[in-house]
Amino acid sequence: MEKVLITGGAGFIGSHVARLFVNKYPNYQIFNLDALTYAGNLENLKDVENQSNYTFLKADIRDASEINELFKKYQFDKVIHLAAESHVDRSISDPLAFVKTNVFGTVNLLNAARDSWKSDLEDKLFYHVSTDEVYGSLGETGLFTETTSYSPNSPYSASKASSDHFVRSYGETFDLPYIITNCSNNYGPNQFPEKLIPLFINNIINKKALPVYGDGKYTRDWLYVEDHAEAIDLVFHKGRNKENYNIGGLNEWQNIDLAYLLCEIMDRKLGRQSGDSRQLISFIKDRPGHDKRYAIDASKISEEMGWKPSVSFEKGLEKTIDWYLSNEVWFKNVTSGKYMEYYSKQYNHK
Ligand SMILES: Cc1cn([C@H]2C[C@H](O)[C@@H](COP(=O)(O)OP(=O)(O)O[C@H]3O[C@H](C)C(=O)[C@H](O)[C@H]3O)O2)c(=O)[nH]c1=O
Repeated sequence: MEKVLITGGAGFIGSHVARLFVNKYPNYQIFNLDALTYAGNLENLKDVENQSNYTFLKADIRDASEINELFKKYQFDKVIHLAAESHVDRSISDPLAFVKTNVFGTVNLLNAARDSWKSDLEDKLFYHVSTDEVYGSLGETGLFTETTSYSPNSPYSASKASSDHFVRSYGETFDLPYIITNCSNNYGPNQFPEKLIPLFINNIINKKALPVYGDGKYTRDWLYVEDHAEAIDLVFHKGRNKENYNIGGLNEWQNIDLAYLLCEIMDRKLGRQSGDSRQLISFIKDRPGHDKRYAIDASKISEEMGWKPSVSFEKGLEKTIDWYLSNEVWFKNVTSGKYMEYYSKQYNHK
């Protein structure tokens, strides 16, 4: 039975990947390794927690000896590495936290994989899930391709760029089999309400201000999280060793237009007057080093593996908003830290 380690499986993207793999591959043993920080919570995986091919390991990738022990104990064959600090604003106020998790943590995993696999690299894989932010910022036109040079602007993207470089360097230096994917902005159920879409949904529900940074004319390419999980599944099985693939939604929106759209849908869903929620929009001081535009050329993954997004933005937003509206308890418990406290006490692999 192939043993697949998913790091960060209790987080937003990680939980969608873990669920997909547990349900789709009963012949794999899926290990979800997560530190259960503020952004990761096991409520996200309630529906698969009792499946026989699923094991949860509470552990922190910053702790090298803990990670080495787990590799020795379980002899993982493949790794899908998603554990990361991911919020740009937090990286501005605490850059070191991002170095510790995203850089040190990734190197700890790489060392453990290299040592564990050194006698036989056959059928091994270190799959690193990364971001399009490593490429920096685009002007009005153009797309990021797999050969765009790295030019990160935030401490977050610098830490992810560094972790990508470390993964590549282990491929070159130790012949560690690896693949990297760089994805655009994700949205969907279970995203912590600090990111734009869930924050605005939460604030609209509670009639709180919607803070739009700067003039709101910054552009992001949005992808429904389950489309991302499916892309990861494809790349994991069909991607070529030592390659990187870009994943994106071909779905560019300026933040202010997205804010208007969210207000319109939410007014309808909440039975409010059209235009009510728009009044909550408040233009505030810009994010320092704010990247103007991200947009992805996903032709490599599309041509090699036939992947393309399957969920339209309209449908994805409807599904996302409906999920948040029927999971207000989840919202409350993640923002208050209640789940974090509860699950941290519950789980211990030792
Ligand atoms: C939270 C917030 C954001 N914004 C703006 C800032 C951005 O232009 C856009 C999206 O911001 P958000 O923080 O949701 O996401 P990005 O900074 O684009 O980064 C995200 O997408 C990439 C791919 C990752 O890799 C990151 O992990 C992920 O956080 O809305 C506002 O105007 N107001 C707000 O309150």
